[in-house]
Amino acid sequence: MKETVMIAGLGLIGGSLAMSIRSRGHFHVLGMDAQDETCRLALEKGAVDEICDDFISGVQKADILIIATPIPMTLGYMAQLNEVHLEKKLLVTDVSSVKGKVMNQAEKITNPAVTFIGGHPMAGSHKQGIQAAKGHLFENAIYVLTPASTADEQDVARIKEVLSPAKARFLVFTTEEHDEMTAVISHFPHLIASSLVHQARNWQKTHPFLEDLAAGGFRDITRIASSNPVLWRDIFLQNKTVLISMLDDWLTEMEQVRTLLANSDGAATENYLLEAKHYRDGLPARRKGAIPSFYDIYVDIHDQPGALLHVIEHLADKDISIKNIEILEVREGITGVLRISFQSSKEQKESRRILESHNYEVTIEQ
Ligand SMILES: NC(=O)c1ccc[n+]([C@@H]2O[C@H](COP(=O)([O-])OP(=O)(O)OC[C@H]3O[C@@H](n4cnc5c(N)ncnc54)[C@H](O)[C@@H]3O)[C@@H](O)[C@H]2O)c1
Ligand SMILES: O=C(O)C(=O)C[C@]1(C(=O)O)C=C[C@@H](O)C=C1
Repeated sequence: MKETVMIAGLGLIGGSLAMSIRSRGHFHVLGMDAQDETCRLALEKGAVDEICDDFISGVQKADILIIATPIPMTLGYMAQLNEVHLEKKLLVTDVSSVKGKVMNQAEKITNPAVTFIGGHPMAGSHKQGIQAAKGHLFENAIYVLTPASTADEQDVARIKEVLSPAKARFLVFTTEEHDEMTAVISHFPHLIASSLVHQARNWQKTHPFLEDLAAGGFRDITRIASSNPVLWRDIFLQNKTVLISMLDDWLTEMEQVRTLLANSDGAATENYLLEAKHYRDGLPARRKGAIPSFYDIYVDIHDQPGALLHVIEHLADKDISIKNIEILEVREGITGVLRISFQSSKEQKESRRILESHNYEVTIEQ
């Protein structure tokens, strides 16, 4: 008989994990969610085999529990694990973006049947809910594990095995390491993105054409400001100590940049930008995670009916398989830039050659 994985919270993250685990077929996937409509959709999409009536009755049937709810609810469910009588061992993980309070709560679990290993799949979206869930969401992404003090190496190996259909790359960190690093590469950038949008909104009052000028750069850097505000409120509050300290450092740095500009110090300004460029260019661009990417080409197309279709036809004619295609929101209504992603560098280069032979302007980012 198959073992049972229970997933509490079937939104973007829980739904995506459910889809990938169920597709492997090794486990019976039991789900629950506070929203009846989400449960209905999870069954309809084939993300789960079955919906359970409530948290406790589901947990009593489960061998593995994945808690994928907003962080305050995750803490509440973890507390309930002490009140439930379990007849078999239960390996528990979560998906929370901040680990401090979660791991604190994990150390308060006294139920001898329960072992807890914190989890954080480092991929997501600015969209939310089961509607946005995809079985391949975590492919090639980093998946951080933070084992509680009672978890041993075998437990870590087992949770990796259960989560392996997600095709992520696992890294084990302490809670502190996790919360500091995610503050730097995820939480603080989000805060800055939202602040840039506020700044534009204020200027809009006196510059009504401003929103028409909001092109590539602004849209790229602020995409994440369109994310779920409730989720990000929780993340900011859960990681506030690290974020406040980073804000202090950032304000000091901005003071220094302000001085460079006030003094018209061209050399130091260029150096500031150059150092940032070097570090940014050196980031591992072929991996998903902080900077998601396959092998991409950028194609300039004119905003005419059929323009997109022609590009796809040229590639399909030569049997090139496209992994993803996206129209970047730049210069809307004039020309469009297509980002086309491929699985391999060979397909990337071959596609450039084919499209250039049809007079398209094609760029590969180095
Ligand atoms: N969105 C991301 O990019 C991302 C990435 C990695 C991790 N996370 C973490 O994943 C968790 C879930 O975020 P999400 O993006 O999937 O959000 P989501 O809103 O898409 O999904 C959350 C789901 O939890 C359900 N829910 C809420 N309260 C519940 C309760 N008491 N019992 C059962 N279900 C309940 C909601 O109905 C919803 O379906 C958060 O803890 C977040 O920190 C998010
Ligand atoms: O791609 C996005 O939209 C995300 O915001 C994903 C992202 C990130 O910052 O990288 C956001 C929060 C999660 O905890 C993990 C991943």
